Amino acid sequence: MNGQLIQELEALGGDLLPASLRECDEIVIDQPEYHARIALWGGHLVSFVPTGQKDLLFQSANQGDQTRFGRRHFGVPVCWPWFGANEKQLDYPAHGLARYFRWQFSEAGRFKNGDVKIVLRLASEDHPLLEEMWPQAFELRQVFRFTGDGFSINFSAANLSDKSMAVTEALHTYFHVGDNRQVQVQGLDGVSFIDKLDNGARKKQSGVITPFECLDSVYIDSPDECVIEDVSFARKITLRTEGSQSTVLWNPGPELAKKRADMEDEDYRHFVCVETANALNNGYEIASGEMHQLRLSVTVEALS
Ligand SMILES: O=P(O)(O)OC[C@H]1O[C@@H](O)[C@H](O)[C@@H](O)[C@@H]1O
Repeated sequence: MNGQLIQELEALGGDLLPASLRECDEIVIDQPEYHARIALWGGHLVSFVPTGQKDLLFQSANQGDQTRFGRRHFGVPVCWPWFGANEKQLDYPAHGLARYFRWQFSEAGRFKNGDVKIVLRLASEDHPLLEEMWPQAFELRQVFRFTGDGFSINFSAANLSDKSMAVTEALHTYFHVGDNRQVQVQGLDGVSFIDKLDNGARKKQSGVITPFECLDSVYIDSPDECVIEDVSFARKITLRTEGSQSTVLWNPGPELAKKRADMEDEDYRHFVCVETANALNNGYEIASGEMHQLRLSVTVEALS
């Protein structure tokens, strides 16, 4: 790891935890207002703890399977360049490739207003297996920004190949909640969704979503803002997005949670996935030489 980069990280109150997840380093940022961790494995935000609060992001105590395509993806895994199953290659892993490879730590610094900034990068040329599984050349970047009351992620994908690239994607955020039965999602009233647990039936949302249990729904052409109210942790989490046309709500519920090898049986009670996505009908193409950005900003406040 580049010494200059480590010095820049240390100047931000940061550190590198060597080989802490899947034999990859983790970046840790300690500030008076928050503590954040980013794993280079999958390039994902693992944890964001505003001082005096519970982590905003969920992690399981289960270590999961340690093979490359084994599961260990909580926090904010990146699903790219496909969301869900790969329709052409059924033996490929679900939710794309970005979450299964080591990303490069490329920048540590501050934005003009003083917020901490961390940049990671993943290019197809970094790993021969990536080039083999997705022959179109690409470069991904994630710019993380941290503040006392939340974080934002600017995920960008550049198509470096000479043909247009068909993409579906998600920032698959696992929000940590006290009890999923006491969670309500607002902001999707009147939006059409595909209910993956009902053979892909197309439905229309009426009112808020509660309780948040045993759900697998892709909201199509969804609005840029939604709110998670978590009564058990007495907090309200607001998501604002750009470049995202779908919102995916997922919670495995008790039966599926028991079957999964990457989580404890009771974990489903303590997370809700509200995903910033372009999925199913909202898939799109990135023209040759062009780039697409997906932005998520998350803020937390006390529930009054
Ligand atoms: O287990 P994975 O691959 O991380 O996916 C978890 C869930 O992610 C959701 O986004 C999908 O809609 C679900 O169908 C899927 O089960």
